[in-house]
Amino acid sequence: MTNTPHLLADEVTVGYGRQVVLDRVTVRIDRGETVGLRGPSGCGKSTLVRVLALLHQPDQGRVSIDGTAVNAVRYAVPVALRTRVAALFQSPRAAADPRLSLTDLIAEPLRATRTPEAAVRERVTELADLVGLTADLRSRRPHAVSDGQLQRACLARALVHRPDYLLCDEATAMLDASTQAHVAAVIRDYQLTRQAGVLVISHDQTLLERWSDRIVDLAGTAPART
Ligand SMILES: Nc1ncnc2c1ncn2[C@@H]1O[C@H](COP(=O)(O)OP(=O)(O)OP(=O)(O)O)[C@@H](O)[C@H]1O
Repeated sequence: MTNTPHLLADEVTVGYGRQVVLDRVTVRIDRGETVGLRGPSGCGKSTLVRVLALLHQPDQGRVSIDGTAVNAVRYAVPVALRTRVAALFQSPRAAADPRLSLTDLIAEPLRATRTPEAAVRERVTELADLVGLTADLRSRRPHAVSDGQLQRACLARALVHRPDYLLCDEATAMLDASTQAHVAAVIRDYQLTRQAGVLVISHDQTLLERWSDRIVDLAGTAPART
């Protein structure tokens, strides 16, 4: 498995003020596999997701994608690298800009990378269909849709650049059982089609075991020092 393309957090250390949250943590996600991440509340799971999603620069250690180290100045990661990894978080309300329609929410990352508008429309329609958002729902803003519908838009947005790695941080925790199953099925299909590596965080042990090829325990890897 050593030569399999992978996303790697290598000896990563992150602190907030004087609190060390991750202390030389190493986690590897191979293309095509699903890694479950578990650990008690506050042990740094979401922090690790932000590091792997290239949203938070670690104090020490590094992230690499398929062997390419992310060495960005002030963490302005080049688009070609940044779009290889996407994350889906627990609360779509916190993640979604309330001013945008669901269509624009899904389209935004494409427009940010100057994708021609015709290609943007085509990709948004394809993804909205994939996650089951009707034309009526797509035209609405976040306040006018349910959490499940908004999370499906966030999933479409996460997939818009065809990432090789998808990080799901309690992504189905606040969804009802049928929406949860729908979101999980879309992620699974995407993973199989793309041979994507997936990281799953969940406090639901049954769900974690069902989804994961292997589970990494973060508990105890980071002795919190204050
Ligand atoms: N931006 C921040 N500034 C200061 N402290 C933070 C920040 N983000 C997280 N923390 C702290 O870092 C620790 C780890 O938080 P994190 O959200 O990564 O843990 P977690 O394992 O995902 O928790 P949970 O399972 O409850 O979601 C917590 O003590 C949290 O309060």
